[in-house]
This record gives sequence, C-alpha cells and structure tokens, in this order.
Amino acid sequence: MTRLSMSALRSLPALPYDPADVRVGIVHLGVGAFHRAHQAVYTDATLAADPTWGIAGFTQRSTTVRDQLAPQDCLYTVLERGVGAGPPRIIGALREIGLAFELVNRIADPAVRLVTLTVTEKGYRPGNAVERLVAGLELRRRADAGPLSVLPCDNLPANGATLRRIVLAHAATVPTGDRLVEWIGSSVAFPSCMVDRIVPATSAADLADVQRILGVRDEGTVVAEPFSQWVIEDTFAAGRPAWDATFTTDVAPYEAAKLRLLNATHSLLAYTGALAGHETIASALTDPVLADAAWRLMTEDAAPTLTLPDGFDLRGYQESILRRFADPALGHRTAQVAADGSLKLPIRLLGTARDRLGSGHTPQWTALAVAAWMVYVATRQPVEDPQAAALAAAAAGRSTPASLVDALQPFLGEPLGTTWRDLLVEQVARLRLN
Ligand SMILES: NC(=O)c1ccc[n+]([C@@H]2O[C@H](COP(=O)([O-])OP(=O)(O)OC[C@H]3O[C@@H](n4cnc5c(N)ncnc54)[C@H](O)[C@@H]3O)[C@@H](O)[C@H]2O)c1
Ligand SMILES: O=P(O)(O)OC[C@@H](O)[C@@H](O)[C@H](O)[C@H](O)CO
Repeated sequence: MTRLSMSALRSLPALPYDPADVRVGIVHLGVGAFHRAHQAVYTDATLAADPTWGIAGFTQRSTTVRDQLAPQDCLYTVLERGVGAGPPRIIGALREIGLAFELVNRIADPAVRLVTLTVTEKGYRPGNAVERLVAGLELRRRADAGPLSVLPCDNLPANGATLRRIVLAHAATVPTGDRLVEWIGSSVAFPSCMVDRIVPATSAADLADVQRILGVRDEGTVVAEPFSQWVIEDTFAAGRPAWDATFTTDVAPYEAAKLRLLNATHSLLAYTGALAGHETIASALTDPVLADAAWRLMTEDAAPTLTLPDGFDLRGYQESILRRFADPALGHRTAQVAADGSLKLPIRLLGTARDRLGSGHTPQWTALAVAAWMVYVATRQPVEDPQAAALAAAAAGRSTPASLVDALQPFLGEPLGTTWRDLLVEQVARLRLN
C-alpha cells in the first residue's frame, strides 16, 4: 500500500496550495494528536493566501511521531467522526518534524515569529519544555532575531500568563538572566487562548478507515469531532496567521466556561463512567444517572460561578457539550480522559468547589466528580498520573471513605475545609456502595 507523501498527493484530494512553497513561521512543541487536529488545521486554511506560516514541529517525549511523519513529508489526514463529519482532509501545514533538542536553534530563526505549545498540563512546570523554550529565547535575544509570540494551547486557565510566569522565573536563573528577563518583557508576547475540539487517541481502526477511503497508508492520522473552537487574546508581538478564530481582549470568561463546564463534566463522566464499567464517554452518557449528574454539575454547581461573555448562550452551550460527548462515533475512552487527574482536577473542578463553598452553597456534583477520582485511584491501580506511585502508596489500605479522602486530598492542593471534606466522604461512601 502506498504511503502518504508529496508524491502520493497527485492522486489525492488536492491541497489549495503547494506544500513545497510553504515557509516556516511557527515553531510548535508537542506534536500530539490535538495540535495536528486543531492549530495545524486552522493554519492550513491560511496558507493559500500567505505561505509564510508553515509549522516546524518538535516532539520531546519519544521519537514515535517523528518516525510516523518524517517518511510522509509531514503530511497527515484529519479524519472527522460523528454527526456532521466532513470528508478526510490532508493537512500540509506541518513542514518539518524534529526532536526537541533541535527546537532551541529554530526559535532563534528570524523567519520564526510564533512559538506554540501543546505539552499537556504536565508541561507547565519547571522542566524540559520550559528550559528549552528559555534557551531558545536566549539564543534569539543574542541573535537579535526580533520579537516573538509564545502561544500555549493547553487546557489551563490563563495559559499565556501562566507560561510567561514560569518562563520568566527560569530565565532569571540563567547566567545572563537580567538581560534575558528584560528582553522577554519588551519583545515576547504570551497571549492566552481557549482551545476546544475533542481529539481522541488514534486507533488501528482509524488508520484502516483512512486507508480504505483514500487508498494510502497514513501512520500520522488524527481523529476529531467536526466541532472546533479557538478563542485567542489578540496581543501578538510579531504578527500571526489569519486564523478563522475568535480574537478578543479577554479570554478568561471563555476559558472558565470551557474548563468548568466541558472539561469538568468530561472528568466526572470519565471517573464515574469507568467505575461503572463504561469504556467510552459516550457509553457513560447512556446511563441516565450519570447523564443527570453531568447536567447538574454544569447547571447547579459550575454555571453560577461563571461571568459569561456578552450574548453567551449558556443553555445552548451546556446542551451542545452533552450532545458532543454523546456521539458514539468518537470512541473517546474514559481511561484517556481520566489520566493525570492530580493535575486536571484542581483546574477543572476545585475552582467551582471553592466559589460555591465561599457563597454558602453545597457543590455536591463537583464533590461527586472528585470522589469518583478518589475511588478510581484506590481501585484502578496503576492509574496514569505523574504522581501515580505516590497516589498508590497513599491510597493503599484506606478502607474507610474518610481515610481515603484524607489520604488523597493533599494531592489536589490546599484542602477546602470541613464542609468540602464531609461532602467528599459522603460521595466516596455512596460510590463504594454501588
Ligand atoms: N485531545 C483533546 O481532545 C484536546 C482538546 C483540547 C486541548 N487539548 C490539550 O492538548 C494536550 C495534548 O493532547 P493530545 O491529544 O495532543 O495528547 P497526545 O498524547 O497526543 O500528545 C501529548 C503531547 O504532549 C507532550 N508531553 C507530554 N508530557 C509532557 C511534558 N511533561 N512536558 C512536555 N511535553 C509533554 C507529548 O510529547 C506529546 O507531544 C492536552 O493535554 C490538552 O491540554 C487536547
Ligand atoms: O486533553 P486533556 O488530557 O487535558 O483532557 C481530556 C479531555 O477532557 C479534553 O481533551 C477534551 O476532549 C478537550 O478539552 C475538548 O476540547
């Protein structure tokens, strides 16, 4: 079977531009499934009009994506699944693929005007990604290669400001720290953005479907729902592609709505669904008890904590979230959404809990989601989490709900007080009885 590549393009649905004409203007760190189905797709749509925003992608955890894409001239297919799915689309925006150590030099290239990242919640801590980014910024400063924007595209509140803070803290520790910090302050923008598109991990069945439909083998295929949204703070330092996104001065209301409604509900369904034996999010939603909990988490706990953008259709947004989750064609596994709970829960759920408790309310659906994570951690060893070993040790032998709650709460940050603890104990007890 022919492999997808530039030469195979002749027999495939045509791209509206010649990838050979595209020049690199964006460096991306973390070429996972989401980047390929989201930012690269938005960028792809701009290249016919302006071919200067091609992407050089770098991957740091393994060579797998590089080995999949390099033999295909970095071309890959986005396969939409679900209601309203369009035909498979070949994306040519990614023009180079490399390993992360090569990223540093590329950031200093004057043709590069934007660095984007999808490095999961785990990447926003001092570590390799931040160190490489800072080394690249220092090289760019020394080379006098001009201003730059750094746009993180992960599910974090205030992702731009958060990354800027971590980058500045690390920059201050390098030998030329004073000058670097000053240069970053004057020449590097860190816009925040809210990203939304459900992109499950690719399966062998997805590769087989692309092969059947397009007649080529594509090891880099990514699968996505038809829906896609990107809301971006328009504070770029050196231009940006003409993405078909929403540009705004304040991303925070969109981020909060997405994290507290969509992502929080996703986590609730992932843990309660997995505990009830559901393989996928869509399957979990077929259980009326879980569907009711998902709706009530959004409407009773999260929604009252939000300050929404003008004209925001809250009910329509909440309904569309459950409609998207319920689409069985996506096959988004509960285990995938359940990963890295110790990092995701504080972002998705604890803000709602804190706000509701602070206004004298009882966020019981939020507590159900956190309690379900606790029971999941206690019963589904080993869990996928950067703190997996410590979580396992803490949960071992906790035979009462109260002891489990007390053992696991510290992994989520500052405890929120006795009312919250009592709620968690009650919900853990309920889940264990089921
Ligand atoms: N998949 C989705 O539906 C979706 C939707 C919206 C946002 N996102 C965001 O994108 C992120 C990645 O999702 P994905 O589907 O591409 O996952 P993926 O597993 O396909 O890719 C994860 C990427 O993150 C990198 N990474 C992992 N741990 C890292 C670390 N500690 N430091 C630096 N890099 C690290 C990996 O090398 C890989 O490139 C999510 O965590 C989320 O923040 C995903
Ligand atoms: O990608 P993660 O691991 O941060 O979270 C899993 C899902 O909740 C998430 O990817 C959603 O599918 C996504 O945020 C929808 O836009």
